[in-house]
Amino acid sequence: MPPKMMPFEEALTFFQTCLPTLVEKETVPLASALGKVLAEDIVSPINVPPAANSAMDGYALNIDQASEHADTKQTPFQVSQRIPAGHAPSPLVTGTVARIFTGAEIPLGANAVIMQEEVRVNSDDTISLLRLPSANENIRPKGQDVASGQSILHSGQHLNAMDIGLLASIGINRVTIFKPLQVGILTTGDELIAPGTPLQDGQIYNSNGPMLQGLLTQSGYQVIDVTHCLDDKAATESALQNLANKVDIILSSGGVSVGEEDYVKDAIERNGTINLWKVAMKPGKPIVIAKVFNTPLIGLPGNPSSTLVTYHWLANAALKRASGQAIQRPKPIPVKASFSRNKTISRDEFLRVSIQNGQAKPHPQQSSGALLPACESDGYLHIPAGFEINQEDSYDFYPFSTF
Ligand SMILES: Nc1nc2c(c(=O)[nH]1)N[C@H]1C(S)=C(S)[C@@H](COP(=O)(O)OP(=O)(O)OC[C@H]3O[C@@H](n4cnc5c(N)ncnc54)[C@H](O)[C@@H]3O)O[C@H]1N2
Ligand code: MOO
Repeated sequence: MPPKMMPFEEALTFFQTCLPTLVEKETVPLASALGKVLAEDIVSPINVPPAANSAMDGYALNIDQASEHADTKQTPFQVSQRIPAGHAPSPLVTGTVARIFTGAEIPLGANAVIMQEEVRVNSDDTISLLRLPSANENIRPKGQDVASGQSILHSGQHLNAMDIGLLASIGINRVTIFKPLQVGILTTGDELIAPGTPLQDGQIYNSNGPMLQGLLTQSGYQVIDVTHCLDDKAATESALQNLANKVDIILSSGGVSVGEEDYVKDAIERNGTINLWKVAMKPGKPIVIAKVFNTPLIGLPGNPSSTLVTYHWLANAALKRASGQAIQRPKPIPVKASFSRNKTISRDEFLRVSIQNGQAKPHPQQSSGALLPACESDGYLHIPAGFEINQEDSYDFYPFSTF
């Protein structure tokens, strides 16, 4: 009797939790941390900015002192100091103003900055205010961006260029990250040849190998080896053993269904353990998570769209966990369906759809063997098992860019 398929949501939780972190931490210069997974929580040791500063080129003044004059427009104020950015100011001399530039520290005793466009410079180098600024106008307070003691970044998050800038702004030049997860890819099948070679009868090009390499690289993983092996018991075992010696985790495509030619599953059964096989999802039912030659393995089905969908939805979650990343389910966008279907199926379905006039329109070709439909679509419309599709009802849409 075939094994029961695990419901999709249960399988997702399993993939999110079944692996430990497989990578070590290291401390690297800030510039090398781009795209890596942060391995420490970051609490700012300083205020950013460290002191109140001017948002404009103009004049710093004390509005309480300035407003004592009946007509500020006519009152000349002495300019008692000049404060460029990067130079420490002296306390403001009572009754005067200070020439100040954008980013320069506000002198003690000043409580507003007036833009230079709003003053008149008199012939004796005094200035008159064309209007009285309000309290704290054009002053960027100390800690406006980041407060000392504030928690700003968390272990498990991918560092993007903004995060690198933020770390630099609090004075950090070295940061502890997880070393990139090292992945080995195994594609299987007698029918497959590498692109660049003429096709013989019965052959097709190996598209999953390059696609998986691309998906892994885009996610920041290090692809150490891409191996192809023929449908042969000994070749499959030796390819798996060879990869297991080199990498943190193996990602395979094909050979996990029920046929006599499905050698990956057999090799695992002889040299390891299968933790999960078969998930109630369409496409992508036969997917394996296992340990072989003491190395974790995720075995994706060979049909290219099944490979893509199972990578995005399940392998991705396990790889994130193994690489030290915090796991969040991709965020759905509710979108109305452009069509109805009163048939229900017993698997969660991931239709490749495009968004047209605000509605999700399924690609007419949903075969798991076809990849062009995914390239021509915007993302997935998730139809849970047992659901009909009613035109005008909203379903969860996940753009490909969220994976
Ligand atoms: N009797 C049954 N047959 C099948 C079942 C089943 O439950 N009972 N499940 C079907 C489903 S669903 C899928 S998905 C596939 C999965 O099969 P495998 O993972 O074992 O993959 P293969 O048989 O090796 O290949 C399937 C298909 O994909 C093509 N392929 C494989 N690798 C690549 C590659 N690297 N690049 C491009 N194309 C690839 C291969 O030529 C086959 O056409 O099993 C069904 N059968
Ligand atoms: O699950 Mo298979 O991926 O339907 O073709």
